[in-house]
Amino acid sequence: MTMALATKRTARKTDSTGKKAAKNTAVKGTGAKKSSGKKTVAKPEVEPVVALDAQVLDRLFDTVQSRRGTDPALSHSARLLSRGRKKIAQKFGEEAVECLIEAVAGKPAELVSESADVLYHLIVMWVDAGVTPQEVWAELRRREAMSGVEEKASRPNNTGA
Ligand SMILES: N=c1c2ncn([C@@H]3O[C@H](COP(=O)(O)OP(=O)(O)OP(=O)(O)O)[C@@H](O)[C@H]3O)c2ncn1[C@@H]1O[C@H](COP(=O)(O)O)[C@@H](O)[C@H]1O
Repeated sequence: MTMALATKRTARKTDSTGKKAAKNTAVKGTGAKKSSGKKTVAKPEVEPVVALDAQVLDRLFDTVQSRRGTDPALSHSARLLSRGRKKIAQKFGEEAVECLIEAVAGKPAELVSESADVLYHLIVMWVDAGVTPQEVWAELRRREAMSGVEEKASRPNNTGA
């Protein structure tokens, strides 16, 4: 749980820093001229951090895969993978429940932290099952071409319910 807690702390810190930065930008922004009498929303001066790291899940997958069969005392992933499929699935389920609890509670910073836990445990599950991120990305790309309603209707044995 140590890392989960550390992640939560980081997420909260990032969140509050982010909000501060946004406020400062709004005050400093070039578009906020009083003379016109119109309220102008200032353009943020800082690029969003998320845009910098789109391949983080691929890298995490490679790291977790490289841990398979290594010393469980040195790697949480190795420990989890050595405990077997049921335990891996159980841990994923627990993290998913923690995630939805934060969503329902309306706590965005905690939801960010729990979402990272869910993605990590999902990736451990992929490694165990022999599924690659590329297969999942390909499925997501396939779905980009159709709406969710169309996709549901295209499923075999779809009852329309
Ligand atoms: N993102 C994560 C990550 N998120 C969560 N966790 C671990 O998930 C654990 C969840 O805590 P729990 O108490 O619920 O789980 P547990 O210790 O198995 O407890 P029990 O099942 O025994 O009750 C935390 O202790 C973390 O160590 C993670 N462990 C690793 N990573 C990533 O995986 C990479 C490889 O890690 P290692 O395999 O440890 O080298 C790291 O560099 C990180 O990028």
